[in-house]
Amino acid sequence: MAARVLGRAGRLAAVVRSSAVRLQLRLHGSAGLRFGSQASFFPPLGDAMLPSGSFNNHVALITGGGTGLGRAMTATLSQLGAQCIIASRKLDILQRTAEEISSQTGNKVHAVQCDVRDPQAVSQCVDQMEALTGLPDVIINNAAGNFVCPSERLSPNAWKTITDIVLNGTAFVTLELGKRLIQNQKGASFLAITTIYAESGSGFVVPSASAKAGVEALYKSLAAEWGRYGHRFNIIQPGPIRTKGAFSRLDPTGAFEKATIDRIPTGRLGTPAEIANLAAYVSSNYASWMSGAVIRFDGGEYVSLAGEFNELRSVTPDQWKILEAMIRNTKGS
Ligand SMILES: CCCCCCCCC/C=C/C=C/C(=O)SCCNC(=O)CCNC(=O)[C@H](O)C(C)(C)COP(=O)(O)OP(=O)(O)OC[C@H]1O[C@@H](n2cnc3c(N)ncnc32)[C@H](O)[C@@H]1OP(=O)(O)O
Ligand SMILES: NC(=O)C1=CN([C@@H]2O[C@H](COP(=O)(O)OP(=O)(O)OC[C@H]3O[C@@H](n4cnc5c(N)ncnc54)[C@H](OP(=O)(O)O)[C@@H]3O)[C@@H](O)[C@H]2O)C=CC1
Repeated sequence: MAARVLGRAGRLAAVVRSSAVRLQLRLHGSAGLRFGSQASFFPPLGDAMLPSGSFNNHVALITGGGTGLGRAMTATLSQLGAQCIIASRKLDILQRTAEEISSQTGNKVHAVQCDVRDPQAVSQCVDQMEALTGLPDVIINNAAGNFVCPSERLSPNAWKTITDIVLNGTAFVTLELGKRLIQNQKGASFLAITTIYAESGSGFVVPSASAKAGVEALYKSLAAEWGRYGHRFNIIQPGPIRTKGAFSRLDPTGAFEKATIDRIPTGRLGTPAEIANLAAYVSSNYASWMSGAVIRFDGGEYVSLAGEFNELRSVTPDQWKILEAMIRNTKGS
């Protein structure tokens, strides 16, 4: 019996060796299992997850709240009872978003123009906020700038622009509000939206990777320092979620979208509503013991990119029979 199996394995191994060049196990080819179909196991839910009224009597500031993920977070917080302030450069877009969300939820959304790169503008934005709503209970640092670019093509101003928006902008908003909240002895939840490559680094988005890593260091440090003032600091690292702002600057032709989805174990992109639910939970009193947390929310993309052998997902069951036979057939080292 053993001899028969070994003989068969030997023949299979010979087949593999003789056609190695042609077959090459097609690790990157179309012969492997296609990814994407598993998305049906992981349907996104769109409804607000927390009980209605979870943010009654809460004020929330969301930077970059006029578009994309910031807009979705604003819509969810507003639906759950928060009075929201959205702040960014383009007042017309902010006002349109504010009106649309207010009319749907019945809760006031205020639009405040602010370029987070300018500390004076940030200070004036907080003045305006104090007059409109008082200091916030929830701060979401979501505003960002990014584009793909080989690093050797980056000008000093390109570097400065991204790092100013992402790292300095987050620091200016956080420090201005933190100081005023401390003075008023008011607690708050601070949340920063970073990326999975803040941890790993990534070529072609180096200013963004560097600045987001800085944001993570800032938030982890303040979680330790400002707990005594009633402040919590947490971080969400989203994986790919389609927004015009991100995809138009990171994959302008759409050429990389399929490969991106193929490497995500849950077989799909995330949705704005999903991250909005997570941001709402982290910012809510249900998460009052959560501080200093870094939450990766990426459908499994990070671990999928990290594991050296994960490409073996492309090996078919028939190919596994051959591989296993070859491995079992090996004698000695
Ligand atoms: C493989 C792809 C898969 C699909 C996607 C998967 C995504 C998963 C991970 C995603 C992470 C996402 C992270 C994000 O942060 S997305 C958020 C994106 N949103 C935005 O960027 C919105 C705001 N952006 C902007 O306003 C602009 O794009 C801006 C350039 C960031 C800022 O605008 P502004 O202040 O008006 O700056 P400019 O004056 O236009 O430019 C300043 C300097 O930067 C140079 N520059 C601008 N664009 C480029 C470019 N594309 N390449 C190189 N250099 C650029 C510009 O030339 C200026 O420099 P100077 O000429 O030396 O003065
Ligand atoms: N979508 C994705 O796949 C991922 C997104 N992220 C992160 O999620 C967050 C939201 O991104 P997303 O919604 O996709 O993209 P958007 O481009 O829609 O959002 C970015 C927002 O930042 C605002 N903004 C940019 N520059 C400034 C500035 N100088 N001052 C104030 N506001 C500014 C923009 O408004 P305005 O132009 O009016 O200033 C815009 O509303 C970002 O932090 C991004 O890094 C992270 C990983 C993946």
